Amino acid sequence: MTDHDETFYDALGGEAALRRLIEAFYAQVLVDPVLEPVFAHFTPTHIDHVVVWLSEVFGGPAGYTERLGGHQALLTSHLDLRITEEQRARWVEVMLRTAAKELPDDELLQRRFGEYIEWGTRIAASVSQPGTTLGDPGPAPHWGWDGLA
Ligand code: HEM
Repeated sequence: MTDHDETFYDALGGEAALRRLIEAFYAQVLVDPVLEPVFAHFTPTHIDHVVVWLSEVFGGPAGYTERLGGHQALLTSHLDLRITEEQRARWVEVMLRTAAKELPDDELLQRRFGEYIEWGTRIAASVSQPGTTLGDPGPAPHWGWDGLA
């Protein structure tokens, strides 16, 4: 049983667990017939950056805001990708299947993680449609035991 008094980030297993998750996730994405074409320009740095982003969202170090351009840069990465609902749903499916294996077997932790993934992928898909202009999205979101903080 996971200690729910810990921060969500610590309960997930911190950066090491998020790295295992994201490495296992992209190993599947890059050979997935629905997702592989979307990630044609994938580089290993992508994995580092997703780990830094997720760490910040879940209450770990604020590295994305401090070093990688913050929320605005994260959204900008998805501009014009034209993510379809099929691609978004597949991304969610692969991520949740991988999280069930790689993250602690704790019902609330898995549920809250899944809610973030559902929420975050809807935003990514939405801003990826043609013609999107980003305003100021505000600070990076924080997600924990109670969902969006
Ligand atoms: C919670 C949801 C998501 C998170 C946290 C996330 C996170 C990120 C991050 C941190 C980057 C920047 C990587 C870098 O700097 O190299 C990125 C880029 C990218 N994301 Fe996402 N993403 C999400 C959803 C999606 C979805 C649903 C898709 C497509 C099905 C997608 C496709 C891409 C692609 C193709 C890039 C690379 C763009 C480029 O070539 O520069 N993302 N994402």
